[in-house]
Amino acid sequence: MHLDVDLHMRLGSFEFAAAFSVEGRRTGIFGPSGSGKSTLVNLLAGLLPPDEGLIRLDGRVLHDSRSQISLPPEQRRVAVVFQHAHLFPHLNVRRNLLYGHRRLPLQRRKLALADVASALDIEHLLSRSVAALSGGERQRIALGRALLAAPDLLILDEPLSALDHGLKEQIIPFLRKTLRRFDIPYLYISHSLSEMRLLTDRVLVFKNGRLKTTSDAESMARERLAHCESGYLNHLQLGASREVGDLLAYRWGTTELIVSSKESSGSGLFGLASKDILLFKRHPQALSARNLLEATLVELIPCNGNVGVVLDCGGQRLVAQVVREAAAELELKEGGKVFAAIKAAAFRRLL
Ligand SMILES: Nc1ncnc2c1ncn2[C@@H]1O[C@H](COP(=O)(O)OP(=O)(O)OP(=O)(O)O)[C@@H](O)[C@H]1O
Repeated sequence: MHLDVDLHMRLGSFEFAAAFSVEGRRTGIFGPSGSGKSTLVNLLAGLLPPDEGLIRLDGRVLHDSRSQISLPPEQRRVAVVFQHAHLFPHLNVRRNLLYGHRRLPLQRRKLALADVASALDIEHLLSRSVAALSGGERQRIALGRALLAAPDLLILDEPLSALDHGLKEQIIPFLRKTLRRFDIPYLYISHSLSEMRLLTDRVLVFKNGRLKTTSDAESMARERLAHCESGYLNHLQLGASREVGDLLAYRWGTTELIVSSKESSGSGLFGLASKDILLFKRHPQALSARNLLEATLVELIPCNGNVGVVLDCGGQRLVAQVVREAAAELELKEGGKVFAAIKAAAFRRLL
């Protein structure tokens, strides 16, 4: 996907002005409330006419003020999933899903209803009325409807922000799996850094209606170490597990990690907070933590009163965090060796 944008729009006292080009299939649009994220979505989808500007998607002009071209939303091949599902109340689930699909010329009907319904686990809902659905089900149907419309660009505008925390955790795996499987390029709009890390590669950061910077969610999470109480959440993709007494052992690079069996067995993405990693200068002789890793210190990230410590553990990266005084006592320096201790209970399954 290649998107060129050069837009100017005034809404009351708010001014949106951004010029950028993005390439790639998983792009995040990040920014605080009021930074202009939804304004950008509405401009791209053709729901709001800019005062002036250009939008080009894969070389196709969607809007060009100079040539007075402005394609209506239904001709843009841009589908949006909003925070609230906006399903058609008079149509059942199946007809909602097929709404855009049925309006496509035959050669553009790339996906089949059965495949999308199966990927989103909504097959059992097809003949239901949309009035009788939960919030998570409604969002999955909105996503299915957008995918079946076979857009050149899918925009996900804070699709999870109306859901409670438990539901978010359930729906993120669906989103990841489905977006990967159907491989439609997307813009993911959110002010959740954790969603950005799970769902995007590049991130455009907006502030006050302007593009402030382009980054990636991983770097942004590390930069947050300085400001965020909870520090940095390491993401560890772990493969098959085996039982070791009451615990689970996972292969991780050249080493093995012992994880509490409270977490279900099998492969998955696990979170490990930087502050849950204890560092030692020398091998501790007796230790209650189930994991002791020998690591090389790769980078020190100074933060407010703390130091972020990037470790290489047999080719795998981990970010730990210690207070500044401890960093001095441990004589931490780049290239040095340290031991990292982690309790089995510190790992939390994310996906
Ligand atoms: N029709 C309008 N008239 C006047 N001001 C508007 C209008 N629409 C949006 N705004 C203002 O434009 C600014 C950007 O709004 P926008 O909805 O794009 O922000 P956002 O980044 O999506 O925020 P959030 O994360 O809260 O959804 C806000 O200050 C908003 O109040």
